[in-house]
Parts: sequence; C-alpha cells; structure tokens
Amino acid sequence: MGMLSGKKALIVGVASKHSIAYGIAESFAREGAELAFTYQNEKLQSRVEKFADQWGSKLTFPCDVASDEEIENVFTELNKHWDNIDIIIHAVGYAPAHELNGNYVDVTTREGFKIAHDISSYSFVALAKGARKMMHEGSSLLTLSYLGAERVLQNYNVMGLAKASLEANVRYMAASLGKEGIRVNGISAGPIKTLAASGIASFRRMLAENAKRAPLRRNVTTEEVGNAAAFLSSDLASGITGEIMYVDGGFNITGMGELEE
Ligand SMILES: NC(=O)c1ccc[n+]([C@@H]2O[C@H](COP(=O)([O-])OP(=O)(O)OC[C@H]3O[C@@H](n4cnc5c(N)ncnc54)[C@H](O)[C@@H]3O)[C@@H](O)[C@H]2O)c1
Ligand SMILES: Cc1c(CN(C)C(=O)CCc2cnc3c(c2)CCC(=O)N3)oc2ccccc12
Repeated sequence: MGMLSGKKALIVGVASKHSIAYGIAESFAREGAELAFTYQNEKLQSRVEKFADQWGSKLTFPCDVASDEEIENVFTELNKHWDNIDIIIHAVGYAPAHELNGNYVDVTTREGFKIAHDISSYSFVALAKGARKMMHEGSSLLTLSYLGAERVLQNYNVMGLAKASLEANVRYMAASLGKEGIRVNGISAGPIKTLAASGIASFRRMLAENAKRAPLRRNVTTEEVGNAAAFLSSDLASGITGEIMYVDGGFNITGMGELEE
C-alpha cells in the first residue's frame, strides 16, 4: 500500500522527462496515486499523452494557464471522470527569456513583469478557483518555488519577484482554505537541468557552484523533489500547511562554501 493509494492527483507542468512535474508523477505513481495531467499546448499533447499512458492514465487536458476558459474547461472535463480531487501539483513558471539575462533594472519591462506574475503566481490560485467545487476535506495543493524568491541570484531577476508572490500566495491560500481542511504548501527546489533551465546564461556554472557549496555536496534530482512532494501531498503531512519546504541539499542554510576542503 503506497503513501498515496486511493488519491486522485492533477499534475500541471509536465513538458519533458526532465521536468520536475515528471519526477513528481513518477513518485506519485509509485505511491499508488491515480493521475491526470494538463499540457500547455498541442505541441506537448502527444508527449504528455505518452507519459500519462506509462502511468496508466488516460486523463490529459490542454491548459494554457493564461486562459481562465482553459482552466475552467480542465475541471469541467475532469469532473466527468472524478467526483472530487485530492491533490493538485502546480509546476509552472515562466517569464519572457529576455527578462532573465542581464542587469535587473535594465532588462525588466512592464509586460515581462506582468507575464511572469500571471503565469508563475496567479495561475496557482486560478487552479484553486477552478478546482474549488472538486476539492474537499483533506485535499492538498503544492507548488514549486526557488531560493530567488528570498535572495538575489544573478539573472533570476523578475522571476524572483514572481516566486516571492507565489510564496505569499501559498500562505494566503492556506489561510483561505484551511477551515475546509484543504492544505496548501510549496517546495523550494535547488537548481535542476530542465527545459526551463535551458538557455539560461551560466546555468552550468550555477549547478556546479551549488553542488560545491551545498552541505550534501551535490545537486538535487527531480526524483528527490518528487518524493518530498509525495510526502507533503499525503496524509502523513496532515498537520502541514502554508509551508515552503527546501529540497536543495541544504544550500539555503549556507552563507559561503568551505574556504578550503
Ligand atoms: N529547474 C529548476 O532549477 C527549478 C528550481 C526550482 C523551482 N523550479 C520551478 O519548478 C517548476 C517546473 O519547472 P521545471 O524546472 O520542471 O521546468 P519545465 O520546463 O520542465 O516545466 C515548466 C512547465 O511550465 C509550463 N508552462 C509554462 N508556461 C505555461 C503556460 N502559460 N501554461 C501552462 N503551462 C505553462 C511548461 O509547459 C512546462 O511544463 C517551475 O515553477 C519552476 O520555476 C525549477
Ligand atoms: C536556477 C535558475 C532557473 C531555473 N528556475 C529556478 C526557474 O524557476 C525557471 C524559471 C524560468 C522562467 N521562464 C523562462 C525560463 C526559466 C527559461 C526559458 C524562458 O523563456 N523563460 O532559471 C534561472 C534563470 C536565471 C538564473 C538562474 C535560474
């Protein structure tokens, strides 16, 4: 019997086998959850359908989180298969690429700021609004954040502000839904080589620096994030809400790497 047996989970954000959402789906399937997925657009449809099939799921729906109509349609369709929903995973983040490379004041724009906050933060509460009628006592929502929400990481720029907004979103949603027994949490993951990380200037250097300085002396994997997500989404975490859990090899507790090994 797995940690998530009998649980119905909707996973938003699978784009490739390197996705954090993919790692989460792997852990969830292993722990016995029944899975449903959304994909951002037709380009990702066949890939996500193939992934869903390997986890025994036929439930996949298109959803660009910029569209209230597409979000609403996900839950209308999902409700034809499931009476209610136990778990929602929000693994979506985006800012226009030009915002994430260069001096924050120089590269940040009003349009880029709006898009980053809409797609990376508003979309989390938008999913909760869409799922409102299907959630129940014991339901759990989980999102993915990054250290850039609280500290300055070179080039992360407006995504740091969007993640700060997302982390406040976790707390306000937890307070808003707590009386109904619905929990809302986040995982602040260390850097991982995914599609969202590709094309980022000096990402490789950042990964190496993280592995050097983190107490565990290595980077984390999507499997490790998946396992922490399974715990936080399970009844074993029934007392935890409004919390952001670091899964980063301990990097966030350090001020400076060991000056000599
Ligand atoms: N990779 C890292 O280093 C890292 C570290 C900490 C947190 N995160 C966060 O983890 C989450 C997942 O990112 P990832 O690293 O797995 O990369 P990824 O590229 O695999 O996943 C990002 C997902 O966001 C989706 N997305 C983007 N815009 C969308 C839109 N308008 N509508 C619907 N979906 C949209 C993409 O389709 C993709 O599935 C993001 O929130 C990211 O900020 C990533
Ligand atoms: C770590 C790290 C990441 C990974 N991470 C934590 C993220 O949250 C990914 C954020 C992200 C959001 N939007 C886009 C992209 C990445 C690249 C492709 C694109 O067009 N838009 O992204 C960085 C960007 C700059 C500096 C560090 C990082």
